Amino acid sequence: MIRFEQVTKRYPDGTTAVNDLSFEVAEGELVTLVGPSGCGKTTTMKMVNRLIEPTSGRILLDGEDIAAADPVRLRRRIGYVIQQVGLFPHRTVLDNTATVPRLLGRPRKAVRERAAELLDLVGLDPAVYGDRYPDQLSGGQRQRVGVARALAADPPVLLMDEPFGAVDPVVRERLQNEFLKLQATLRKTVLFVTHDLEEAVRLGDRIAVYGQGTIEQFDAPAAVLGAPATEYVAGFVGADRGLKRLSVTPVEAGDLERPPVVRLDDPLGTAVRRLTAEGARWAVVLDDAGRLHGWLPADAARAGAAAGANPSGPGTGSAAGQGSAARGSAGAAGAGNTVRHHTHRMEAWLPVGSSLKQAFATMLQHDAGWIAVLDGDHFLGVLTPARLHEALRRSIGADANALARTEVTVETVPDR
Ligand SMILES: Nc1ncnc2c1ncn2[C@@H]1O[C@H](COP(=O)(O)OP(=O)(O)OP(=O)(O)O)[C@@H](O)[C@H]1O
Repeated sequence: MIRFEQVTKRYPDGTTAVNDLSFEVAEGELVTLVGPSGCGKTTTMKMVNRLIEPTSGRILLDGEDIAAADPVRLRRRIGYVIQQVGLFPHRTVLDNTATVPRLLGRPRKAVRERAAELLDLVGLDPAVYGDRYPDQLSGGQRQRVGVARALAADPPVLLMDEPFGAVDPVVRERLQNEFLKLQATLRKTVLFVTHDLEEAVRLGDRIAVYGQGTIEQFDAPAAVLGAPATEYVAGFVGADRGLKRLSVTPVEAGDLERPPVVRLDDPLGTAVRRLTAEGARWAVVLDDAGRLHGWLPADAARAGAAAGANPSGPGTGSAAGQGSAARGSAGAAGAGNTVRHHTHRMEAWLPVGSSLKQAFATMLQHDAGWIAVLDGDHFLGVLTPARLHEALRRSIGADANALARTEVTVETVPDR
C-alpha cells in the first residue's frame, strides 16, 4: 500500500535525514517507526503526504508514484495526527472534527452526524464534549479529538507522529488501547512514529527500528525484541529492557541494608552508643511491637544526649535527606531524653514485594536518600539507591541468563 523505493532526503544544509530507504507497509497494517531523536522518523512520515519532498527515490501509494499526485488531493487520502494536535481554538470540538469533510463540501447535516459518531468512537460523548472548545478539554481528550478529526474523511492511510507523546503514561496507555481497538475494526494503513519502544511494540504489526537515517531492522515486535538484527538494535532494545525491568522486579528482603535499630523508649545514650559502634549517621526507630515509627539522626541524638536531661529540642539532622517533621517534642526535663523525643517521622516506606519502579518513585517523591521496607507492620530494612541499582543489575542478569537457557537445546540419547 505504501512503498518506499531507495528514498533519500538531504536538506539544503547538507543533513542527510533519510538515506536510501526501502520498505513496504501492507494494506491495513500498522507499522511503527521507532528510534532516537533526529534519526529521520518525521522526515520519513512527512514525505508520504508531501510536506517534504524526497531528494531521490520514489514513494508509491497503492502503486502510484505520489510525486505525480496533486498534493491537496493526496492529503485527503491521508489522515494526519500530530502531538500538538493543532485543533482550532475558536471552533467547537464537533466543528473541529468536521473540518475536512466540510472542506470537501459534504452536506452539513451528514458531516455533523459523522463527526458525532467519530467522537463517540474515540470515547468522547458528543452530547457532553461536542460543544466544548479545545481549551475546555484535558490533554488526552484533545488527542482523541485529533484522532477523530484525522478519521473524519475516512482516509485509507493514517500518519501518526507521536500522537500520544504529550500525555501522562496512564492516559497514554488508555489511548493506545483504545486506538488498538479502533484499528482492529477500521484496519487503516498506519505509519506511527514514536521514540518509545514499548509503544512501538504494543501497537505495531511490524516495527521499523531506525539508526541514523536508515532502518536497522524491519520486523515483527517479537523478532525485534528476541532477535535483534544488529548490535545497534540490541543496544536500543537492551537499554529499554533495563528500564522495563524496574517495573517487574520486586524489592526483596535480601536487597536491603540493615541500619542500627533503636526503640522509642531507649535512652538517648544507648542510641548514641549503638550509632557510634556501627559508624552510622542515623538509626531506624521502632515501637515496642516492632513497627516502624521513624528515624533518628546521629547528630540530633548526640546533641540531645549532650544536653543531658534538658534537651534543646528535636534535631534537624538531614543525614538521609528525609526532611520530614520531627514527631516528638522535648518533654519534661528528665523524661525527655529518650529516642522518642528526637525521632523524625518516616514518610518514605514501601511494602516488601513492591516494584523497584515504585521504590524509585517513592524516593523521588519524598526526596529521600533511602526508604524503609516493611512486611505488614514489621520493619525489614532499608533500600538505598545503591541497593536499588544492584537489585536492578541482578534482575537484568537473571533475565539474560533465562534467555540464554531457552536458546540451548539439550539432546538426550535414549538408554538402549
Ligand atoms: N528543515 C530541516 N533542515 C535541516 N535539517 C533538518 C530539517 N528538518 C530535520 N532536519 C534534520 O534531519 C534529521 C532528521 O530529523 P527528523 O525530524 O526526521 O528526526 P526524528 O527522528 O523525527 O526526530 P524526533 O524524534 O526528534 O522528532 C535531524 O538531524 C534533523 O536535525
